[in-house]
Amino acid sequence: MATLHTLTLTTLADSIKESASTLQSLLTQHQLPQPDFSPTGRKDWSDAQFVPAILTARSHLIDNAQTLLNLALGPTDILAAYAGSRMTEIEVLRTFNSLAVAEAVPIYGQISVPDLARKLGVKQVSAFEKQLRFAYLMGMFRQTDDGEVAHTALSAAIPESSAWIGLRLGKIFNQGAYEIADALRLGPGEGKTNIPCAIVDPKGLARTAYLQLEDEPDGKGMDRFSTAMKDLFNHHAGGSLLPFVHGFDWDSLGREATVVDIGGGNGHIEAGIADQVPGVNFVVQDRQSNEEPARQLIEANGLTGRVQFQAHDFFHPQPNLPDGRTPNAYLLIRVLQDWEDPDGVRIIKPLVPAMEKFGTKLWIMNRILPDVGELPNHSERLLRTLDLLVFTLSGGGERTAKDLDRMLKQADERLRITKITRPLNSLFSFIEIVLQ
Ligand SMILES: C[S@@+](CC[C@H](N)C(=O)[O-])C[C@H]1O[C@@H](n2cnc3c(N)ncnc32)[C@H](O)[C@@H]1O
Repeated sequence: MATLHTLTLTTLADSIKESASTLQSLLTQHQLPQPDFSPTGRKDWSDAQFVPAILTARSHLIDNAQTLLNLALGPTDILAAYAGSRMTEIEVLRTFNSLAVAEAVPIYGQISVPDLARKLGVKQVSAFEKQLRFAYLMGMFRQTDDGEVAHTALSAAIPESSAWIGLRLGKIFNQGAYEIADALRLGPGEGKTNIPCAIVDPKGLARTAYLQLEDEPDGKGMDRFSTAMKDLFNHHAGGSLLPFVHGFDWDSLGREATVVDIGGGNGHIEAGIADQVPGVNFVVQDRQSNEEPARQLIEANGLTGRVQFQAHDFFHPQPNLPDGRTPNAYLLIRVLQDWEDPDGVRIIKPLVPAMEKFGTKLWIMNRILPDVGELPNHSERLLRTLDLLVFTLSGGGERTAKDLDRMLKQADERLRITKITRPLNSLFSFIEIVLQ
């Protein structure tokens, strides 16, 4: 029988000490701030994205610290946390995000609990205070010496992730979770009704979570979704859009190039990178429900001359682009994971005519499932979290590079992946495809 090798507590502690020392001295050497819990402390590691040694030491530190923690806790306490305190942590975060507590606490000062409750319109003050006490235990907000509420690094970071927290912890994204076991038992091949979220579609129409979002009573479900996609991008790209700018060879497109972002949502990526890729114009294509949010975002960023929205269903042939432009590159950013292969093929096929006629490039940005041991445990967990979530929401899932290649070939035998890169602190891979 194969034995399971467990490192001793002190071996793990020694590794942790070693990675922590390396990390600390590398940060000093590169004149980067040390991590700390103050509200204005480091939020992410985007400032270290071009120093691989820092990111590697940090990964070792996280994975070994987690292993040590698991040993110290033991299975009973770990399970007690999954079915106990961790659920409460999620509930407190969801509640505080809905109440916008982080926005109401001054970043440099403090506020009394009754004043905070008043500001938030909270009438059950003692119940609210109990939630706060739990949040303090999470390192989210802190109680000052005189009993008031102040920010920590964790609570101060909430507003920048608020849209994603709201969506991910909200009803539409969670109701399917109760149906995963049934969906797995049902198996594939029984239509869309075997998708966890579709099983519980309140209208009984077996729609994916994305389509259910369009039903939100205030009509802003898709807008919230696109804003949440921006937060999620930051989570998975190490805190900035830089990996995206460096991920593709924008210069190769030439001057005044036109890039068509298919399924581009409200154009938040263009709003974030337009300054860094001068000379590139964008057409953002997505469902009609994204038109108004996109218009507002493009205008607010002063990009009306460079970014245009075009309502388009990506299962249909590509329409003529505005102003008779020809596409230099098609982008598919976080789109294909939502669809099973036959649908993915239907998305890619309409791109082939322009690739044939104009030499249009196809650039895909997606999470790619790694081989065993390719990523640190904590990164692979984050990546596979999305893989499983996508199955619950739409029946899709992430692919390995091989899976993607196979699907591309199903769309057209001549499609060939020429390059796949993944920046060190990014969960996204950047994939360039040509038609041979
Ligand atoms: C996971 S989101 C990714 C959005 C954006 N590319 C990003 O990375 O933030 C998938 C996008 O596909 C769009 N979409 C879904 N079905 C579509 C369809 N039939 N035609 C066009 N866009 C569609 C959704 O509206 C959504 O904006």
